[in-house]
Amino acid sequence: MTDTLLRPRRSVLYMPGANERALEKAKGIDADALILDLEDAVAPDAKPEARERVCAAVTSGEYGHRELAIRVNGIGTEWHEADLAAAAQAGPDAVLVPKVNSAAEVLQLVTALEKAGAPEKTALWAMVETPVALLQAAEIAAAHDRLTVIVMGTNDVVNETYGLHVPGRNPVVLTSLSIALLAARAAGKVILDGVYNDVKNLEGFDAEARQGREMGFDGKTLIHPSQVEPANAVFGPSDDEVEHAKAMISAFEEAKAVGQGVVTYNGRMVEELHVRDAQRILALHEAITAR
Ligand SMILES: CC(C)(COP(=O)(O)OP(=O)(O)OC[C@H]1O[C@@H](n2cnc3c(N)ncnc32)[C@H](O)[C@@H]1OP(=O)(O)O)[C@@H](O)C(=O)NCCC(=O)NCCSC(=O)C[C@H](O)C(=O)O
Ligand SMILES: [Mg+2]
Repeated sequence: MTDTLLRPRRSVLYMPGANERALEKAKGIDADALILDLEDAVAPDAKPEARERVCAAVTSGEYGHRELAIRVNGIGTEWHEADLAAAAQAGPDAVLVPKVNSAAEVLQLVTALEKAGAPEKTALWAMVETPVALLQAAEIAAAHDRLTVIVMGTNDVVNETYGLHVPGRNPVVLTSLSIALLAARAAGKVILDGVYNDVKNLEGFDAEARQGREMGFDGKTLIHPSQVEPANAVFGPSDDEVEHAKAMISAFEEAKAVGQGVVTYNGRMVEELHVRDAQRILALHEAITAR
């Protein structure tokens, strides 16, 4: 597995690029990654100032282990080109582009990042959040190696499909999440679940985060500091999971040594593929511990 895939992204916190207090506060929040937003969370008049603010935040070097992404305004908006140029110069870990609608747009964005002088370490992250994008998710995810992370935008999915936000998420949202997840996995990319809007409802947040983990998401995008710790707990392997993975690998290795390709551990069948998943869990645990 590559370093990019293994980097912990259990908790990925958005913050409005115009909000100096939030940018300052984020230096002490235990999120794996921060998305400094220039899109939805920033009013049109505040965008130029927010752009300067987030670029200064990125170049400050004051965010420690946290992976930093700048979310620029989408292709075709009046701010997109200036955002992309400034972000490329600041050189965050990633530039996140909302509402990416085709593989051709991914290639266009990669070219634009190169032309703007983005350092090699700056990856492209793309939001899949429109019906047209979801229907081409596989092509988008596989379009270029510089695209490493797919980010779900479930507010836009609900908006564009005229659906409703309901506990457990409506079937169209679940279908969208499934399609994007399959596309990301087919292309070997990381995928992050969408945000949970009801900031005061931590029980609801926990249920939605667990649903995302069960589906296979690598982590969840967040909008409030109170969501960080629960996301880290849900998406990080627990001590029990780590012990279970180690014991399962040992049981399988013992069986293999005497020529068996399958064994039962704790009453359940274990084959090579289960061992690979256990190794992935241990590698994620090590990456979290090493931070
Ligand atoms: C949702 C909020 C507007 C709530 O704000 P507020 O009521 O002010 O929160 P609190 O008073 O509880 O804040 C407590 C302290 O925490 C700091 N804070 C709050 N949010 C953040 C944050 N995101 N990052 C860092 N710090 C944060 C406050 O400054 C307070 O600090 P202190 O002064 O020391 O007490 C607000 O949380 C918020 O703006 N959240 C982010 C909103 C956002 O970025 N939205 C855009 C991304 S979501 C999206 O677009 C999804 C996608 O595209 C889709 O389609 O789904
Ligand atoms: Mg959106």
